[in-house]
Amino acid sequence: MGDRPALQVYDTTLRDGAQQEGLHLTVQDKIAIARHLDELGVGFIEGGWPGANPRDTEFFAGARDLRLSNAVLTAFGATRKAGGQAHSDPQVRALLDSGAPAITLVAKAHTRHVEQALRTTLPENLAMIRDTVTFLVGEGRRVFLDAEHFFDGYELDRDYALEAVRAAVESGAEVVALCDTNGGMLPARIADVVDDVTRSTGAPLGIHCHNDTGCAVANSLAAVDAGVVQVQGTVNGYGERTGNADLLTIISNLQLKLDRPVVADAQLAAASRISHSISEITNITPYGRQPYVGSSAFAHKAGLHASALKVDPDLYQHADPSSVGNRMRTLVSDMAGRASIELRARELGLDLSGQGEVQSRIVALVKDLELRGWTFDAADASFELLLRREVTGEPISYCDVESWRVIAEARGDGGAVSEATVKLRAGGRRLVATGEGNGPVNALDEGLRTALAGVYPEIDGVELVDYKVRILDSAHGSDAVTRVLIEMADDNQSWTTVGVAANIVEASWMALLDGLTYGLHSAGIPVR
Ligand SMILES: CC(=O)SCCNC(=O)CCNC(=O)[C@H](O)C(C)(C)COP(=O)(O)OP(=O)(O)OC[C@H]1O[C@@H](n2cnc3c(N)ncnc32)[C@H](O)[C@@H]1OP(=O)(O)O
Ligand SMILES: CC(=O)C(=O)O
Repeated sequence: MGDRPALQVYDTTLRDGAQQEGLHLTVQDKIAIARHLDELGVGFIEGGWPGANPRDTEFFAGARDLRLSNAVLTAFGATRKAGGQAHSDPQVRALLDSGAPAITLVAKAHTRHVEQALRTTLPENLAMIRDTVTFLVGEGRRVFLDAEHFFDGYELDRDYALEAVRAAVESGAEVVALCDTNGGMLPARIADVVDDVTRSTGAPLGIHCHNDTGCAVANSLAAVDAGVVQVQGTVNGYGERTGNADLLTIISNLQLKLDRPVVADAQLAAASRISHSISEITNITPYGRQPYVGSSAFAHKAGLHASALKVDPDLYQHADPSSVGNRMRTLVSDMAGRASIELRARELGLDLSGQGEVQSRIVALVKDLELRGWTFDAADASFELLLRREVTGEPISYCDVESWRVIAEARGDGGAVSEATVKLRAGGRRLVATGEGNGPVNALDEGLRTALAGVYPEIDGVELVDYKVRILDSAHGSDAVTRVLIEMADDNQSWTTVGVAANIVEASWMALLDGLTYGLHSAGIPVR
């Protein structure tokens, strides 16, 4: 570690992350995300571009009341216009008026961009950098410079790219972040260029990478290795096109692999929760295979893996999941062995150690059912019901089903509705209920709930969240079958169940019944 400079972590989720297709943040969303980022312990939060749109201007006004514990709020904007003056440039004034203590200016370091996009001369672009940095520093702000298209510009005209860096630093910029704006770089070249720029200019450098080659995190780490003092990125890798470097992966790698701690251990342990909380705000489904914090990041499906994990989790895991607030999960499928069953059972609070016969029976049952279309790694709740039934010899059952029936009716107005009748016994009573819905599954769900609610009113707290159908090819000469996966949720959790049958409605019924059964069981409702 020696005399290495401290590494600044700079988050641009609220600015570059918000440039992602389909991502839209309100002012309140941005405030909520800023709080999460501060909790994560990043050094800088780039809040947006004040003056570019009313929302970002409003964000900075609202952010004055944000009591950040760790981070410095940063406003993003461009250098003054060509031919103008920094102090009278409305865009530069908006940066000052934002009240942000730090300002990041985007500037051109690429000759073609200067001449064709800015439509100005190479010396004027350098003057735009100098004037704007000098003015903002004179106004008491910390200034960073994002050198846009730096790496492409360096390949085209190295001397000019270096001049742009020098212009910024000599005028008082604290850090010049080299941007791989088009995201086309690979790690080895990033390292060479960072090394050359450092030696040639002596400037404190940062790195800002996009993921168009799938190398944004690797490129960022290569730059850190080559000596940058600031690393930029976004939570969950949000950003323009294929996204920015995922800051959560970068922080985890720095901390756990490279002995460069940049946040406190407790802050890193909040990473998974913060990633998911921010996904809730952005309304973008979390990416299960996201390194470190994804739900699959420490999920193990292969039986051989489970047999080693049972002895020591380190044998098949590169890091301790708890260090990033994640957890190990054992998946059960036709790739499972006895160890997988034992581990999954342990996760569910059942001790099957030393019960090889029970484990083998469950393995055989799972493999047989999966051959016939079931898929238990996608249907955690159906597996748990099967496991408990096999271990105790008794199924978990809240009712005895007498019969169910569904009819579909086309109406004169062109619409179609379904009606279901469900008959069952529960709590010593015979319950008969009907349900109406816009389709047979919806109607069955209504009928089953209404009937069960007569004895288990708690069922109202369980809702059907998602329904997926897949027609499976015929296997082993049998007819094609339908697999239905149903996701349900209550206030505390969500779970998935599976049903498989030749008839789509029957498959749906199986998954529905399992889903409601699991909901009651996991809420601790006793059989009445
Ligand atoms: C690489 C990046 O991601 S940088 C961040 C990019 N983010 C965004 O663009 C989102 C916010 N942007 C906006 O809301 C708008 O583009 C605004 C408000 C900034 C500007 O809007 P407009 O005034 O309508 O200009 P327009 O978007 O068409 O073009 C950008 C202008 O900035 C100029 N410009 C581009 N980069 C710079 C720079 N580094 N310094 C000074 N001016 C610049 C362009 O030459 C162009 O000037 P012109 O108006 O004289 O043609
Ligand atoms: C500044 C910036 O976002 C980029 O060059 O990618």
